[in-house]
Amino acid sequence: MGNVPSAVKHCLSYQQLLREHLWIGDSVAGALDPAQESSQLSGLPEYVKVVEVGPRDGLQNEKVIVPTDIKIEFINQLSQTGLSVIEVTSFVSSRWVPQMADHTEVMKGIHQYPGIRYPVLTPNLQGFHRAVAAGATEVSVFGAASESFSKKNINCSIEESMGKFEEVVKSARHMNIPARGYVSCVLGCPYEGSIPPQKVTEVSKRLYSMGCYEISLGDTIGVGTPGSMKRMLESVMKEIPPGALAVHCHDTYGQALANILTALQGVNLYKVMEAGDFICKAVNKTTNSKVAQASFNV
Ligand SMILES: CC(C)(COP(=O)([O-])OP(=O)([O-])OC[C@H]1O[C@@H](n2cnc3c(N)ncnc32)[C@H](O)[C@@H]1OP(=O)([O-])[O-])[C@@H](O)C(=O)NCCC(=O)NCCSC(=O)C[C@@](C)(O)CC(=O)[O-]
Repeated sequence: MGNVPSAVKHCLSYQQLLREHLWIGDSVAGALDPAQESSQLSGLPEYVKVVEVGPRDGLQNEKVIVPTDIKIEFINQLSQTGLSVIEVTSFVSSRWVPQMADHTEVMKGIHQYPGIRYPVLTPNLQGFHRAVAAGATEVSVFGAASESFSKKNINCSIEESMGKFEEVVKSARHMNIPARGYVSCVLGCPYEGSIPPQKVTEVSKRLYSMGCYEISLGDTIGVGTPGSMKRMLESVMKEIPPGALAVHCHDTYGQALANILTALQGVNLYKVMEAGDFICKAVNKTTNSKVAQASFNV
């Protein structure tokens, strides 16, 4: 599985991934004939939406701040790859995340192609209003299933964050702006360790109930396994329809693809997967900056 990340660069089609990496299916050798292929694919969704998060989640972690014009060119090039959703930037505090300080310039500078959505992160009303003023037409709030992570990431408790998100989602609804909800640490937290699936379900349900059309479940530090992904999804799917769920898997320990496969098989209807850092690496080459991240989001 060691070369999977580079393989993924060329494989945004799940069928192609299965053909080229037989270990994903049951076969261990030889090409798949059509009958075998159809049985390999049974139980998997026919359609997978990729939410590209490289310009935001990838670049927010870069030690060297990528120049605004390169970000804009990166996003414009991503727009020509067939992606339908590209997360562009975050309207957060530049003191907390200096890499996203040029959010307004990036949002205003990109070419918004018809048929492609360009969501941005908005943690509170201040971020939301700035995002809308810059031309954003879709936003995401981002909470956590871990109390400690919530405090470290957005400087408030889970309960306090829900109040801020309610305000954002309510304002978004009045303006016909779709809002998406992230939940971080669904398979583990850097401060608290394991997180009970019930807590993930509780936070996800609150975001869904307040009007987020889709809940993205984030394995923020990549500690998930197919087993923990399955347990967590079983719990969340009792409260939220599978079609409203996404997974966001960091590949810190090489488990992202296996975890995504588990999610795809478990949901077996309609899934979303998120892609990021492997495309972000293409930008690093153009700026000659060092690739600092060991993980990537698929
Ligand atoms: C959430 C805040 C803003 C709260 O920040 P705070 O300091 O608690 O905010 P505050 O309300 O106390 O205000 C303090 C100052 O911040 C300003 N402020 C207040 N709000 C904003 C705003 N929206 N944009 C710009 N400035 C803002 C505000 O105007 C004020 O400025 P001052 O008067 O001192 O000059 C801060 O904690 C923050 O920016 N955190 C960064 C969070 C972040 O971007 N994290 C990374 C993304 S999450 C993620 O990566 C996980 C995900 C989504 O990928 C999924 C996964 O992998 O799990």
